[in-house]
Amino acid sequence: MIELQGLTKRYGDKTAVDHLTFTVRPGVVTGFLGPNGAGKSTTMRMVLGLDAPSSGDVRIDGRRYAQLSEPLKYIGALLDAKDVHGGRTAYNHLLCLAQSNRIPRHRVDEVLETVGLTAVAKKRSKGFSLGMGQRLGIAAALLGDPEILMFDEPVNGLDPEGIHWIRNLMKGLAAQGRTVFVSSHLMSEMALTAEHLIVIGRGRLLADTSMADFIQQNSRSYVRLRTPQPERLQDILTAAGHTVVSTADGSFEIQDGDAAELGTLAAQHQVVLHELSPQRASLEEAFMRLTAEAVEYHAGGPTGFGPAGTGALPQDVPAGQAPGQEQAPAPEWGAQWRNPGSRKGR
Ligand SMILES: Nc1ncnc2c1ncn2[C@@H]1O[C@H](COP(=O)(O)OP(=O)(O)OP(=O)(O)O)[C@@H](O)[C@H]1O
Repeated sequence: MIELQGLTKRYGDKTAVDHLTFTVRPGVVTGFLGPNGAGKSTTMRMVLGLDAPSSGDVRIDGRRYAQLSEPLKYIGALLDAKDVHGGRTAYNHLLCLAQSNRIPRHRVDEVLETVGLTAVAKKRSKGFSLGMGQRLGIAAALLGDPEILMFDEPVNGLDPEGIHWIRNLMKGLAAQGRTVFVSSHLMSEMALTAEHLIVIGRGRLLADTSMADFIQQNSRSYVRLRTPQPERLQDILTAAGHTVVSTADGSFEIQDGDAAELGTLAAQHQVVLHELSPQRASLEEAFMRLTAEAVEYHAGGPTGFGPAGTGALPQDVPAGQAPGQEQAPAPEWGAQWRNPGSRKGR
């Protein structure tokens, strides 16, 4: 379990992390979401004692990171995959880490196998691709067989196979009862992976919620209607008891009807429809709406989302991304952890 209490980090007059209080619990993947510059990496660095808080506190199973002897046995983290000595082989990189935490040498072979790097174990990591570097960083995080794992933007720059592998890795670790805390700036990615969400913006907590609740509250479904006879259609819909929302582009949004019923109603009254389409607001849109005030860097030009807080957002897209929809089986990694006898006592 990771517990933050009023955690704050200031750099001069810039407050990167602002009184964050939340708990990351075991047994689920907790997504840590926020736009660029929200303070995710700074928070994670404070969890690991790499940055000192300006105020507040963060505990790992009740203790500060500095109080953990052999910390890799309690918490493993991937913060920056490039943060390795490029001149060392993958094997030696892991061996150095293992020795500094009194982790037996055979774990190096095990984690290399787990992440699929056995064949390149004796190669210097400076020649590794981004994906191989991520895998090496994950191997380091897994080395001490820790109960708590933290990954900062682990899918950045990975190909689809690598992304799929990391998703399943995180879910599998959580299913074993571990605490898995993963940052991302993509809601769509978290919707496929996380069961719980912590959302921050400008260093502040914006949401601490289950993914199921977030989806229920934010996956707005409605039917979009477009007609050259708007007044007539509006009267018909209102007379039929529907609430009609007119949008800026001249279409109608009906939240309390289904497409077949609305199409039939229009046909019965001989109203021409140019569009009749079921819509679902995407989770990405809900996330952007939530963090709109807190986005530090906006895209310019016509495709930007407009000034913070205006709610001027890109067009809805079908969500279709709820958790549990990914059908692929978990890969055969980390089989040794599924055997309770192989877990170390703490
Ligand atoms: N060492 C530092 N000195 C000054 N400002 C910093 C420092 N580290 C981070 N910041 C600032 O703190 C804020 C939070 O940065 P942080 O990297 O934690 O955000 P993030 O959510 O991880 O962003 P991203 O998704 O872009 O990685 C940013 O405005 C950043 O510029």
